[in-house]
Amino acid sequence: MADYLFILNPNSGTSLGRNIDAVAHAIDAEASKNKHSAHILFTEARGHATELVQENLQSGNWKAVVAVGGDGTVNEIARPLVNQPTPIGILPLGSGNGLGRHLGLPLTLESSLKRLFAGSVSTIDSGLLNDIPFFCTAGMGFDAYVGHLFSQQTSRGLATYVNVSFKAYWDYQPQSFRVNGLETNAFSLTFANAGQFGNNAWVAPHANLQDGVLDVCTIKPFPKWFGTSLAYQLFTKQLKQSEYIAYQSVTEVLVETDKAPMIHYDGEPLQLETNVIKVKINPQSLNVII
Ligand SMILES: Nc1ncnc2c1ncn2[C@@H]1O[C@H](COP(=O)(O)OP(=O)(O)OP(=O)(O)O)[C@@H](O)[C@H]1O
Repeated sequence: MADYLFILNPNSGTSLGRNIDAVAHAIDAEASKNKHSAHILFTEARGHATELVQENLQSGNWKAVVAVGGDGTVNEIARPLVNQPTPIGILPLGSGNGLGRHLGLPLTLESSLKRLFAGSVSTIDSGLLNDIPFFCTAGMGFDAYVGHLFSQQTSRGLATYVNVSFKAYWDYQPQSFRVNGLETNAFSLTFANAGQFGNNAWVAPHANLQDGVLDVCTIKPFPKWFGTSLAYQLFTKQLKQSEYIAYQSVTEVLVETDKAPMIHYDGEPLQLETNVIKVKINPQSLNVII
């Protein structure tokens, strides 16, 4: 009986899909080197990873369920593991890998496998946007818009992200939100459990996965010509110094919008059907191997 369950998303990142046999072989080899065995399953569509966890969680005494892919895959696999003893392991082989990067996990297959079998279990917070769990970041505004455009592309990876973000930037207009009743005009509104969106875009460099709070990051409207400076601050962990950012630590926040907004959870876009959004922390709710 295998003792690690691996779930691989062939659609994650730029090369996973082309190399699934080699990846599966490397997983098996590293598991047996560590006197473990691996059961490897492959996702077939959006949402399938959650079903695979639900179908297999009780049938094995798994040491971990391991997400092989990006933040979207981590999200789908982590959902059924919330408030359960079984930890999630992460081989961050997606495009942005925000949670894996925040946790300091290696980003190559070989190194992340070694780290997995040598790692220890830590318990982190997760977030809830209405009833949608998230583990890295969720948000509205520009990041949700980019997530939506990214999901429509035929290619993934950093280059596609940069391309999509750059094109989206020029015609995007800030939106108005009521945050805990306060009228707020914002370029984006992010709820950060971890500190970055992925690709080292550090929206909340101070965010801590174990502090029992979410950081609400409001990027205020700014002149278009200032975008390059803001991007530089984002990627160098210096956004906190900007006059265009405001942070608030919360356990819960209520956001209202004029019409139901597009949101993202861990980079996955979703058009909501309500304009009332309650975001809250679920403290110490997910075991993770780091
Ligand atoms: N077999 C599949 N075919 C198509 N899409 C899939 C399949 N399995 C999962 N998906 C979807 O692929 C999407 C992308 O997955 P994921 O987020 O892991 O990769 P990524 O976007 O490249 O990485 P990141 O989120 O870190 O930027 C998710 O929406 C997921 O539900």
